[in-house]
Amino acid sequence: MKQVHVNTNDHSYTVYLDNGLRFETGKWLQKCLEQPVSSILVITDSTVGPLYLKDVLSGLSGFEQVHTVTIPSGEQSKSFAEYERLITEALTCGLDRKSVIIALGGGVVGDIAGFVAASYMRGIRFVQMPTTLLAHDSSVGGKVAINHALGKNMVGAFHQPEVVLYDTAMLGSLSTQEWRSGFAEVLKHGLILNRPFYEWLQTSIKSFDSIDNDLMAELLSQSIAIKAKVVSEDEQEHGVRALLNLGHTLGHAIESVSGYGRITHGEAVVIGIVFAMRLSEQLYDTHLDIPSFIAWVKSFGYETEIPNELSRQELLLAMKKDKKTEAGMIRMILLKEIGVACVEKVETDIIFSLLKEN
Ligand SMILES: NC(=O)c1ccc[n+]([C@@H]2O[C@H](COP(=O)([O-])OP(=O)(O)OC[C@H]3O[C@@H](n4cnc5c(N)ncnc54)[C@H](O)[C@@H]3O)[C@@H](O)[C@H]2O)c1
Ligand SMILES: O=C(O)C(=O)C[C@@H](O)[C@H](O)[C@H](O)COP(=O)(O)O
Ligand SMILES: [Zn+2]
Repeated sequence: MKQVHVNTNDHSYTVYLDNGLRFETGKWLQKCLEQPVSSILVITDSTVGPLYLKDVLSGLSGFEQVHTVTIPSGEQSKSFAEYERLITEALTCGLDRKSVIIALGGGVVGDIAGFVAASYMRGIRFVQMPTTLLAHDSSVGGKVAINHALGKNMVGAFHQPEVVLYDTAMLGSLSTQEWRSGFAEVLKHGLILNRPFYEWLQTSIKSFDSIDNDLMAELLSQSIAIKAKVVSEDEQEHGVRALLNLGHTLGHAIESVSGYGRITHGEAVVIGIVFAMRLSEQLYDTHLDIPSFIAWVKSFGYETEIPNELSRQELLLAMKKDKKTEAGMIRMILLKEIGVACVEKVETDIIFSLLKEN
């Protein structure tokens, strides 16, 4: 079993990674939760539920009050309507301040279930049980949110989980598209802060099919360790945490302008990373070897250019609404070199010109 610790001002917790953890969910709750648990609400989605909910419930047989609720799978569920439905469900089930919410799913379930936990009765405990590769990122760090038509993750909170139980065996049922989406956040972690990890990925990961158990455990623990270190230093994004947003200023704009769920989060982020690399080369005296990055990511099936049909004007407006924007100035995450990222205020004209060229 691999473990990564996260230490925030709010509290410290551990990410446990192993095959088969879902069958022992109750044991891990007993071990990791300090206060007694009055009841549990497991929130999952319509794809993950039929695959894994039964196993998780078998592991929770020691708890008397266990409720479940399922949301439709996909990005569209990070909505006000689903949020209200989940709050109603929590009230109907009689959840109180000693209750615990379990988020069993990918980043969508983790983000909305976490936001329900953050806001229900002004905040109750929750546990992340990630089921996608992408969720190695989303389950750690406490950013929880839902989307607004005008912008991604616009309504949310910082609310840390009590523990992250990552049963890596569940990754076995992911589609290639979901591997691709998740791998974007893995390579992002290397690009911003850890060149050796990035180079290790380039030499070790030739295709998603070729990732065996050991390689997966190594990849996940290293990538989570990068995220955990950043979050431990800067829980609420006053400084270094913003670097985790590489590729997201444009990526989020692509997701909202194209309509949530049409392009996966990670696929949009990779297009955003290529854009940020081009901007970095334009603004700094740096050579990032963008053609070889593009060739590498294309070998996994990523698109690297902004879809033609997306209006550049609409993308620019969406980028301006990004949470990093200050006094109307877009703040981009750029690369000084591989493994060295920074935050830069960039003139709107420069961004718009590059959007029109690409
Ligand atoms: N909070 C954060 O720090 C953070 C970080 C990164 C991304 N995110 C958010 O995460 C979301 C994307 O997460 P995601 O990529 O996990 O998407 P997702 O939760 O929609 O999962 C992707 C698809 O895979 C299915 N699925 C999940 N687990 C499966 C499994 N084990 N086997 C088969 N199918 C499975 C889901 O039902 C869904 O259809 C976005 O909303 C993004 O904004 C949040
Ligand atoms: O944890 C963070 O901080 C991140 O930026 C991680 C991102 O991968 C993630 O997509 C996050 O939800 C983006 O946050 P936002 O504040 O830009 O909405
Ligand atoms: Zn992301």
